[in-house]
Amino acid sequence: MQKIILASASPRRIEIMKKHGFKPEIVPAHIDEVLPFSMSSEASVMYLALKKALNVSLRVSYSNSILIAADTVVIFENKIIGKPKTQEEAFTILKDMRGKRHHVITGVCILETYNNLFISKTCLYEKTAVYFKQYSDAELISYTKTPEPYDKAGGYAIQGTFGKYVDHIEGDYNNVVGLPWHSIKPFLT
Ligand SMILES: Cc1cn([C@H]2C[C@H](O)[C@@H](COP(=O)(O)OP(=O)(O)OP(=O)(O)O)O2)c(=O)[nH]c1=O
Repeated sequence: MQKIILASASPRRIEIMKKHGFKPEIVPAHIDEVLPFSMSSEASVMYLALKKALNVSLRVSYSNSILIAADTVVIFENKIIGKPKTQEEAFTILKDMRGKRHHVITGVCILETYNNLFISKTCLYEKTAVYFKQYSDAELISYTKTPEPYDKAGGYAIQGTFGKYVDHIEGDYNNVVGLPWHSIKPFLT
């Protein structure tokens, strides 16, 4: 059985792997999430996932292993929405997205060892449409006072208390949480 290495500090990605019966070794990547030039959102999440994967591949040495890295962004009205840094920023993002559709795109890169070297197995992305309900400014003020929005792309967690404001989604739920399980599962054996 191949060893699985998850190049991530995201508790959500770790949880998704565990709930599907995998016990990965966790080795967080240390990269700056800066793009070298302007590129599409789909290319940017795969680029950053590859950057995370390569960063970790230089720090682990195993034969017979698979290394997974991912990057998630929210796209709203053709703009990339990152992680909010302030309460004001989180409030503005979620107020703008109220009652509307946005997309969550997660890029994944999977490397595997060949003669003790990591080579690329696949890079892919998955896109999920998320439709928000209406919610009041007062509800947003109280939500943005909690820690939940601040380490999440788009400033919310579908799996957290903000889940009640999600009307419906089109696509893979786990993709929104940070790992498109249906797409990556075939590459893990
Ligand atoms: C939209 C959304 C995002 N997120 C999270 C998934 C990702 O962890 C995070 C996006 O940030 P990322 O930069 O993709 O990942 P990360 O910094 O958390 O972890 P690492 O780089 O070490 O793998 O937002 C949710 O948990 N729920 C949601 O509903």
